[in-house]
Amino acid sequence: MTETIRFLMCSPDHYDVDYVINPWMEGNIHKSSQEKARQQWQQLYHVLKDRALVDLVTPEKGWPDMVFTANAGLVLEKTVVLSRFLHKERQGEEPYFKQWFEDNGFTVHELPKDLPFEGAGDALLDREGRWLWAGYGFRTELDSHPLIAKWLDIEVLSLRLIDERFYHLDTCFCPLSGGYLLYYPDAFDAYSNRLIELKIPEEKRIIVEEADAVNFACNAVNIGQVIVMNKISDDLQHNLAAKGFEVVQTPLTEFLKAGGAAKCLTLRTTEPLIPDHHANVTIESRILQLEGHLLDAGIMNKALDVVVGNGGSFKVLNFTLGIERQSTSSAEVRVSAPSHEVMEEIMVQLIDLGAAARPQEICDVNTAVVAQDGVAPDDFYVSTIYPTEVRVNCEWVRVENQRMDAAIVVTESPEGKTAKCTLLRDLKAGDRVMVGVEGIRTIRQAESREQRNSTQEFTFMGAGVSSERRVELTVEQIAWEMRQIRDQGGKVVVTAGPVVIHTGGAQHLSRLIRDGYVHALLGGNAIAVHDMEQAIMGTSLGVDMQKGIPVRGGHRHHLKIINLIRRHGSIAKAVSAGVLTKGVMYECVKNNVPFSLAGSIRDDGPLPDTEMDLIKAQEEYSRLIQGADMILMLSSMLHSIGVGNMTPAGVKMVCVDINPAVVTKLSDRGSVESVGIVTDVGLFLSLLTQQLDKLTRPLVETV
Ligand SMILES: NC(=O)c1ccc[n+]([C@@H]2O[C@H](COP(=O)([O-])OP(=O)(O)OC[C@H]3O[C@@H](n4cnc5c(N)ncnc54)[C@H](O)[C@@H]3O)[C@@H](O)[C@H]2O)c1
Ligand SMILES: NC(=[NH2+])NCCC[C@H](N)C(=O)O
Repeated sequence: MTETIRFLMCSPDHYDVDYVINPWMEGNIHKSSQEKARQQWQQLYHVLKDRALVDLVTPEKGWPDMVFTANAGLVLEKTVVLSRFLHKERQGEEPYFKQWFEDNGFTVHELPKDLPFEGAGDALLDREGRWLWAGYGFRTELDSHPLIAKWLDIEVLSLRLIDERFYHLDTCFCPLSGGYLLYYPDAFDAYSNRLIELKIPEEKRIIVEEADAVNFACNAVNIGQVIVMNKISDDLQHNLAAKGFEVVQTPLTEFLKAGGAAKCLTLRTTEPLIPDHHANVTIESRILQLEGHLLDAGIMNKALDVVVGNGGSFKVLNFTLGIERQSTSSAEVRVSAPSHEVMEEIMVQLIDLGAAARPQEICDVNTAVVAQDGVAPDDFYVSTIYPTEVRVNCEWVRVENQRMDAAIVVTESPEGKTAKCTLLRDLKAGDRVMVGVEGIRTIRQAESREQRNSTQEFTFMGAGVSSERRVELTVEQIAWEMRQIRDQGGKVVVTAGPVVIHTGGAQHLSRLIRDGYVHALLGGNAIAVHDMEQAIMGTSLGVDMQKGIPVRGGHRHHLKIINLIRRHGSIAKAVSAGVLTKGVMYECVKNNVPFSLAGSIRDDGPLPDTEMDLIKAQEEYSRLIQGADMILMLSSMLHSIGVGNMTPAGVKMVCVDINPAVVTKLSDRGSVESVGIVTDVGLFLSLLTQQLDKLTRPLVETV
């Protein structure tokens, strides 16, 4: 018997499955046999008594899970952090365990009332005493870890549990002597698995398969080279034997019905401590502010989901609810994350939802100086489409040239402070670029309930389940807005692919240009080539547009057209020469609508107007979309995505494509202004011109 090792157990006098607080208890209410449970517990008790000292705490009536003493608290030398149970079903155990610890000379620390921590069920010491592994995700809150680190003066490594069957750390993780670790990796998120792999060398990691894990193989008691557990496979037994461990199996089926086994039924009260240990915890916390229609726009839900979904934890410190329909709410939330890396990931997503640190806490943004032209510092902040402000010298400064995927360059001079979205290639050595996520906020437009409802309608259509009538309704609305934009001197930009021409849309798009609804056209080589092929030869990609059948030798038509335009030097010159007399490109030239054709690797020719220098083409696109009120994206994934990347939030984007995935990708920008329509682009354009005709028709027709 090893005198120095002691365990605390609690006899199962009042044990039963009385309620359901974990998945194992489901369907097992009152299904465990009292008699069998007693026998199994006694057998475990004797196995342990042969190898260590076992103390007993008096079982209390009405607290059936008290038998699981692992959840009494976490002990290190003579200090205990008492459990704060998450579920009320177990909270009544706390005073009894507290009494026992005090009676036995332990110093007891108690966590705040609303900070759950379930003791040694969720906190396991490395068997060499080097650090504490602490679980969170189901029963224990991440925010309890820093307090535990402080009280026990030990390094805490936080692990996030993600499989509810393994709701306590000790159900899937068991540190063993000699630096070994028995564990079930799938119970943890990727970050935690990385942390485990960083700390435990591969030859010391003993991976448990699911079949053993669900038999609670990891819920084992380790005393020196002995491991006491419920029941395991021969493979795992051989594996453990090969590492020098003796496995003692003792049946615990009746306790499995409540979600526990050997380890849960014991609490080691003599935990070793290495002499020069120190509190160390990588958990970071920040206080953030959120404002807007937090409840009815679902922002609060989304924000809290972002925190938890990425492995963080939160506490809502303040919430002021906007009482009127149009008034906004505000909240202050403390966010915690197990590491700086996870915090940054959470912050980037929260910033997109409009969250910001309390201004009084930040005076300056974090910037780093660009060392090499065209290369940003490593952790530069990547901009989004949303209007953004950065804190420079205690003041919020609005970022100019808002677009996604850029760096933010900050300047301060006697003339004032500026912040500007700048593409990587435009960065100059010496520029000050925003790094990290401190002092950045995005301004999310406070959507009204009406706007949100209409977005949902569009999204519904975007999902490809829309009826014809629904498409018509959307087109009606788009026509109405185009009409308004035109009348108010606004700007509509169209991006279009060659499918517009193949589907018979050329005549309609030509009409829109002629009637002043389009103020810039963006596309590639193909739309122009096929439009002019149709205008001059009556075919699009060799298909007769009247009869819908391929024309003999038609596949050469587009090359003849490219050749013809090349001979004239440009599309405009071909128009002047009277060679091109109709179609989309003709209307652009005639109506002074600027167009930009961006080259691609697929291009034949290309046309003299096609810009094959991609950087120049991007600049041209970006110039043409400046000041746009609406962008109509018509069946070109390549050009539409390119344009989407440079467009800030606030510009209405209408994406029309036959493929729902393309529509979703383009219209799912998290902003109200995007509309996705899954339909044939030719049909869409035809409906759109019909609608515009209706809107311009005199109210009373003359007979
Ligand atoms: N001969 C040429 O020079 C030539 C020919 C073809 C393409 N290209 C170039 O290749 C690049 C990519 O071309 P792209 O924009 O055509 O291709 P893309 O794949 O980027 O986009 C085509 C889109 O049209 C959608 N679509 C197909 N049928 C549709 C319909 N009936 N209604 C609505 N949407 C429909 C598709 O789902 C797809 O998203 C462009 O730069 C283009 O100029 C050049
Ligand atoms: N350390 C443990 N895993 N204990 C098991 C506790 C089982 C108990 N029914 C609960 O859900 O709380």
